[in-house]
Amino acid sequence: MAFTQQQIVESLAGRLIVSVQAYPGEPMRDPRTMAQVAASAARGGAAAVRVQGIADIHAARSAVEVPVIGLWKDGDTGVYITPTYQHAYAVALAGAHVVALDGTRRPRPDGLTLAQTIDRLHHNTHALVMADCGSLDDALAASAAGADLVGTTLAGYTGERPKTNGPDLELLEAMSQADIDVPIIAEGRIHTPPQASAAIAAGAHAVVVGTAITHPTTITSWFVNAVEG
Ligand SMILES: CC(=O)N[C@H](C=O)[C@@H](O)[C@H](O)[C@H](O)COP(=O)(O)O
Repeated sequence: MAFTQQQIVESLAGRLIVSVQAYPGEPMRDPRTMAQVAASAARGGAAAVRVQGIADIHAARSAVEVPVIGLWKDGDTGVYITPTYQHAYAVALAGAHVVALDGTRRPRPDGLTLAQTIDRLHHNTHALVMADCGSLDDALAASAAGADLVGTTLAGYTGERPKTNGPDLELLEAMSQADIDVPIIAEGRIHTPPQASAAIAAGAHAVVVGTAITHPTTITSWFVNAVEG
């Protein structure tokens, strides 16, 4: 499905996005499985899906009619979410309507600035850019660098913010009161419907939920801990 950039942003207003990811070595790490989970989320009312890896992005594009936010994780420390321009370009070529990438102020492995990365993507593709941020300063810098959306994805994972139990609502409120003129996406540790609605109340344009909907291993462990103590 083709969308204009404006249609994508408007379609996300006040809506839920579901992140569909399986980690290396996990039983569900298979593009067909991920596409089926993405389609199930779309049936449940997800306004968009967020999908990791080139093969999963391809598979999700043909499985759902909602916008696909794509990313490519390379490693799991430092700058690992779509870390370079080449990763970002490949994500866009795979069909992602929105390219999610590391939107922190940390140096990028290819030596480009965030602004250069975003400029090149905008010049060479039609994709929107979602900057995954870890702090208010990241979000301010990312919106100034040309990001189309800024997310709280990396709050609690870069050392600038505490790893809150649940979403970092304080950061979300600070971002929505700051001079950021692009939509703010709440993402990270949103585990319950009340937390999702609290994120909207704190100023989020849309809310991303991953683990609590699509990661059965973690969800099972929550129940195991409750039952077994
Ligand atoms: C920090 C990082 O690498 N976050 C990743 C970004 O794509 C994913 O592992 C998360 O599952 C996603 O952000 C959704 O968050 P949660 O699973 O907490 O609902």
